[in-house]
Amino acid sequence: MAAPFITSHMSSFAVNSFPRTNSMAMMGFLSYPLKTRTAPFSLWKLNRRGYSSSFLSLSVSRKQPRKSFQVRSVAVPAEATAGFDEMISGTQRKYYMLGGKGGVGKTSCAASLAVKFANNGHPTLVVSTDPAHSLSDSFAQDLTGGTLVPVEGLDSPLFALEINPEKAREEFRNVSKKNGGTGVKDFMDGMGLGMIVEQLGELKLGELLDTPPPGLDEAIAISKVIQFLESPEYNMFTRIVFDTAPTGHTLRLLSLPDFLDASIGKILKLKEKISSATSAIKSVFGQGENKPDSAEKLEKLRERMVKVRELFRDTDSTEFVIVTIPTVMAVSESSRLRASLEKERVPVKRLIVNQLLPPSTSDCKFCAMKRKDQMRALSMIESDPELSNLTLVQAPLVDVEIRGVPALQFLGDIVWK
Ligand SMILES: Nc1ncnc2c1ncn2[C@@H]1O[C@H](COP(=O)(O)OP(=O)(O)OP(=O)(O)O)[C@@H](O)[C@H]1O
Repeated sequence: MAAPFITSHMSSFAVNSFPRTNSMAMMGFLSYPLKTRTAPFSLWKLNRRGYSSSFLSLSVSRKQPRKSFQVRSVAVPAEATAGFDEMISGTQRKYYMLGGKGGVGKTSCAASLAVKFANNGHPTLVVSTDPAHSLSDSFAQDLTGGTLVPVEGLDSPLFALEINPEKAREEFRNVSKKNGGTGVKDFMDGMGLGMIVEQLGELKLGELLDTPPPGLDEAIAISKVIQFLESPEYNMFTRIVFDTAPTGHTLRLLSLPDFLDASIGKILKLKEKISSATSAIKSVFGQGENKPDSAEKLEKLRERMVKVRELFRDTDSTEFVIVTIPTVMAVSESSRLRASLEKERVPVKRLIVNQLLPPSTSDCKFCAMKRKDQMRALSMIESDPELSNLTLVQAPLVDVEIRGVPALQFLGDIVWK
């Protein structure tokens, strides 16, 4: 029986007797022998979920009768839902990190996921590690301040936290100034990083923070992760969603525990060498016992870093969800991101392709071109060795601004199924 297709194309070409194919959208290239030009058209079939996933390419010649199309199957991104049932199963804590290129919709997807977790009974925390936060904008609520803030407009517990490196730096500087440097340790202790201060010893940290070293933002974000792991304040949360910074920043964050672990290892070795050399000297000069040194504390810091690193790599509790848009540039960056995450052994299962043009019966020229580009990007994903094995979740470009809890609920119901 003929399936009802919605056609959108540059010519008024109608296809009514195409064989029924399950929930697919199709993209074809209509060859015009007369003008030897290829005109794109898309055939979208609405299904119960709204629209599409797979597509085919049609070769149609004017000389051929309409019903004898050659249908060539090309890139067919596997239809998939996000598998939300699996995401909510279990009461043990799970961490979801959403990341990707700037502006692709990381915050919208992260916030909508957090809302959906909360609505499904999980006490949830959504955390932004992006120094250029947009969680406040997304929830239409002031979440700045670097502390846990309850999100309004939901019946279930959802809290948000924008990690505020600028504020942290400011506090750091003030404490440092007030206490002539001694309060710095208390501040860093509060973040679980007191050992770093001890190791930096006489360095003037206040001055150091005026020109913050690369990686400080990430160090602050890591210290928060340590708090999530250790502090009773965070015990209640069974889902923690991270809205991460654009790719480069996030990769530095994920590789920091390894880097610190290695650095601490080097410091410890050096300390060992120095202390055995000094104890040899002391024994020659007949001096007493070694003062207790900070090696033990350093070892503790190292253990914490190992814990954070293990957390980032734990397939049972952590998942990095890549968010992208259907453009060649964004897909290329997503592919590189996946490769880097693989190198860091961070689990990735899902790829969200956001802002796909919804089906339309009458594409304008601009939309037709845009749709063609998007289809090209989708087929790129399908043939990309880094991305093709991920669960592809399609999210349409919606015609409302995604701002505030009701809008996030709306997006969440489309994306997280
Ligand atoms: N599916 C969508 N349909 C319509 N608008 C969208 C969609 N997804 C995101 N947007 C809009 O795109 C803009 C950028 O989205 P968002 O802030 O979520 O991206 P981001 O990747 O977090 O950005 P940044 O890298 O700047 O933090 C916002 O105005 C958002 O409302």
